[in-house]
Amino acid sequence: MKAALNTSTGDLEAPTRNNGAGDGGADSHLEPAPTREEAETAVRTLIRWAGDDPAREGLRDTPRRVVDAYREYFAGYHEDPFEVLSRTFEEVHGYDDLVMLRDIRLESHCEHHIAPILGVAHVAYLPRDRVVGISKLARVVEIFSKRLQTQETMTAQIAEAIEQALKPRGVAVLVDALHQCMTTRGVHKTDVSTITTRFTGVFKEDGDYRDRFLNMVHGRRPSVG
Ligand SMILES: Nc1nc2c(ncn2[C@@H]2O[C@H](COP(=O)(O)OP(=O)(O)OP(=O)(O)O)[C@@H](O)[C@H]2O)c(=O)[nH]1
Ligand SMILES: [Zn+2]
Repeated sequence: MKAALNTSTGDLEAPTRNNGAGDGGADSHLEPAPTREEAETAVRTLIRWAGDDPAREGLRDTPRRVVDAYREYFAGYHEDPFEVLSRTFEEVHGYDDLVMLRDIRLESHCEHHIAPILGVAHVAYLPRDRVVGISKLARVVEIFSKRLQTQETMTAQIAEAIEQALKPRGVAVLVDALHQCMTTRGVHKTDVSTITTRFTGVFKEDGDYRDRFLNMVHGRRPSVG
């Protein structure tokens, strides 16, 4: 769903329907969206919680910047993956093999600590008779990653959206990411990759397709740029 435009502030309102990770977008009972002023006040509270003075010069504009940054970090709540995947085309000269996007850079935030999750997604599908613009697959990754997430949910949502929208012969998604809630705090384990996968259709039923996907994930990169 698209965000509503607040005509008095020119600001995007948060969606009134939960488009979030937890329930895959089912209706829920979200409170009305806070105003920008309320959001900035919350940031001032967190600055005081950190032990600093939100009124000092260096921090005076920080609440505005943080609220703007949240718009970027969580832009995916205002985008609809099905709209993105709605434009497909047939004229690909009978091409009927895998289509794969490897190393789609992913920047998300974990729903437990609101700490960055940084990684890559590899997305493949086996078309039935129509294909989608390849950039749209990367946009779907973008939409689900720009929300409060767990890696498992995000992986499943990416695969399910492609599955439902394109009805292909199969979808494969592998996400490989670092969770800053595990590196900069808590257990402090650096360089730990978290890897999650979701396979549907032929990738789920046929080990050969799954192996081809995994071999392509680990295969050599092209030398052209
Ligand atoms: N399964 C899963 N867990 C995650 C993800 N992101 C963060 N977590 C974990 O969520 C858990 C939250 O655990 P809690 O014990 O409630 O929170 P905490 O006291 O901050 O935990 P620590 O991180 O161990 O300090 C932690 O184990 C995190 O590592 C994710 O994408 N998937
Ligand atoms: Zn976390």
